[in-house]
Amino acid sequence: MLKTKSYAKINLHLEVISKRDDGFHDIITLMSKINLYDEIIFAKAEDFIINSNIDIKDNIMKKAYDLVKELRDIKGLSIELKKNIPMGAGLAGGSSNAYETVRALDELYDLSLTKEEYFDILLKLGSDCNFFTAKSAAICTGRGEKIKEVEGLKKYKVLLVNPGINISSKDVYEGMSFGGDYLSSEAIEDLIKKDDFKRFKNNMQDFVFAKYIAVKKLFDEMSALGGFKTMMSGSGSSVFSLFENEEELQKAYYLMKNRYQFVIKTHLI
Ligand SMILES: C[C@@](CO)(OP(=O)(O)O)[C@H](O)COP(=O)(O)OP(=O)(O)OC[C@H]1O[C@@H](n2ccc(N)nc2=O)[C@H](O)[C@@H]1O
Ligand SMILES: Nc1ncnc2c1ncn2[C@@H]1O[C@H](COP(=O)(O)OP(=O)(O)O)[C@@H](O)[C@H]1O
Repeated sequence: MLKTKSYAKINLHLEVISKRDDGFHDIITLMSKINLYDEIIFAKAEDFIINSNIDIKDNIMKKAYDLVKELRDIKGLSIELKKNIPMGAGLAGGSSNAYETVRALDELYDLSLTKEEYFDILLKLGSDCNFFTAKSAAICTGRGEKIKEVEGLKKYKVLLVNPGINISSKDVYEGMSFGGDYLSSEAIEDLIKKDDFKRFKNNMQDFVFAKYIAVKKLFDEMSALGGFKTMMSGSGSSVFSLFENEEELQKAYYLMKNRYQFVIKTHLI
């Protein structure tokens, strides 16, 4: 049996650069895990069985299991999943669950999957999945699968709010505009060293704010709460603010708690 925490991520910076021939987009993003996680218990079993506190159609964990089974001779897997991460929320809960499934199978069945095998399986599962092999934060390029771990990012406090809107990443990639200058990986590393978040941005925001007024409203409300940086995570719909001061975070938390259902105080990992 294996009990794991499947962490969520937020994008502290995200720029879509260009559309590729394979239909995906080249991006550059700085992602960090946050202390919000789904709780999962994995165990070897005769068949594949999944019990979840929320009904999930086409659970990506089954796809992860199938991909490992194509590679190695394994029996079944039982999964008890307690979802705490909102879905379609820009927090990559699905990608994180998929990574944990591959890791659990590797451990439970003693598969000794190579780095390359992990990479290939995770890329088939989604562009964001390989990020979860990182300890805490990474600059991700390509489709998002090429990761460079970064250190020295302060473990800021985070106020995270989800307005309960499920946004498809595909729709955002397809509808948004992009092009022009973007921060290089070196520039991002330099800004992290200087602890300077001013130039970090998410260029998906304009499109999402125009299409989902409720997300724009949430962003405006959060921007007025005293955090030193407010951004939408990924393709939305979650919005977060970063804080240094516990009292200010607490005040902001109570204000938002009265207005939205999913409001949490957390921190960067
Ligand atoms: C936008 C981001 C930013 O971190 O996060 P979320 O908002 O989903 O959390 C990610 O790029 C989401 O990555 P992920 O959710 O793994 O995407 P995938 O499953 O690989 O792809 C879903 C769809 O998004 C589009 N897509 C995704 C990644 C990418 N670099 N270019 C794309 O064009 C494609 O249309 C693809 O069919
Ligand atoms: N285990 C899972 N957890 C979350 N979502 C899942 C899972 N399996 C399949 N999905 C599907 O993937 C979609 C995107 O998932 P998620 O990673 O939570 O969002 P996002 O890509 O916005 O970060 C969900 O809307 C859901 O339909």
